[in-house]
Amino acid sequence: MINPNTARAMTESIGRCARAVAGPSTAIVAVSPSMGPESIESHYDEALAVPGVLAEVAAGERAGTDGYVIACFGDPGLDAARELAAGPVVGIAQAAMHAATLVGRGFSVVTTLSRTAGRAWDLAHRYGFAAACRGVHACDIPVLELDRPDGDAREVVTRLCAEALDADGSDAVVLGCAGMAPFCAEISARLGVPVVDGVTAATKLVESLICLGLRTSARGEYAPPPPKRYSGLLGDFTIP
Ligand SMILES: NC(=O)NC1=NC(=O)NC1=O
Repeated sequence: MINPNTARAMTESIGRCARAVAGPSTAIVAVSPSMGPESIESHYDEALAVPGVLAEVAAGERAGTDGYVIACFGDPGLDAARELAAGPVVGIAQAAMHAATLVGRGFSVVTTLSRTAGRAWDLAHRYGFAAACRGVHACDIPVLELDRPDGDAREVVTRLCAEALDADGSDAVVLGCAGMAPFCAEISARLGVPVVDGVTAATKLVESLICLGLRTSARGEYAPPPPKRYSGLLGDFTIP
C-alpha cells in the first residue's frame, strides 16, 4: 500500500483499512515516500509525488513485493509504476470506478477540493467510465482535515454523497480520496446505496489479480524502461 503523500497518519489509516479486508495469506505493508508533498491537492503536488512513489515501487521490487496499491485518488505514477513492477499495480481511482460499475449503472464521485475534479473526470475517461461517471462533486475540505477529531468532515461528505446521488441520478458513490476510506461503511449504511472506497477495492483487486496469476505485462508499453543515466537527485534511484 503506497500512500503517495508523506502524511504518516494517512499511511497508517490506509494500512488499517487494507488489513481490515485483506485475506489471511496477504501481508499488507503500508508505506509512504520520505520525500514529497504532505498531501496531494493539485497537479503540482501530484507531479512531485511521483518520484517518491516510484522509489517505493523500486524498493518493493528489491524486497520481492507481489503487488501494489497506489493509494491516492489521482493514481499518481500508475503507468510508470507498472513499468517497474513485476506484479500488478492498481490505483484507488481505477479500482473504485471498476467496482462501482459492477454494482450500479452510474456512479457519482465525491472528492476533496474542487480543483481536483478535473483529474477525476480525466481518469474516468481514461479508464473507460465516461458514461458511467455521472458527476464529480467536491466537499472542499483539505485532505489533511478529513480526519480532524473536532471536524465535521464525515457529516459534510455524507450530505454531499446524498446530494450527488439526487443531482446525478446515480446509484452508487465513489469516495474520491484515500482519506475518506474510514467513512465508507457508515455512509453506505446511512444512504442505502453502494459507496466504494478505492483503498479497500484496490486491495482486493490486487489480491485477486495475484490469485489469478496475473502480473503486469512486460510486453510493449509496460516493459521495463530503457536503461539510461538520470542526473541530479533522480540519479539516486536504482531501477530494479
Ligand atoms: N482527491 C484527493 O484529494 N486525493 C488525495 N490526495 C491525497 O493526498 N490523497 C488522496 O487520496
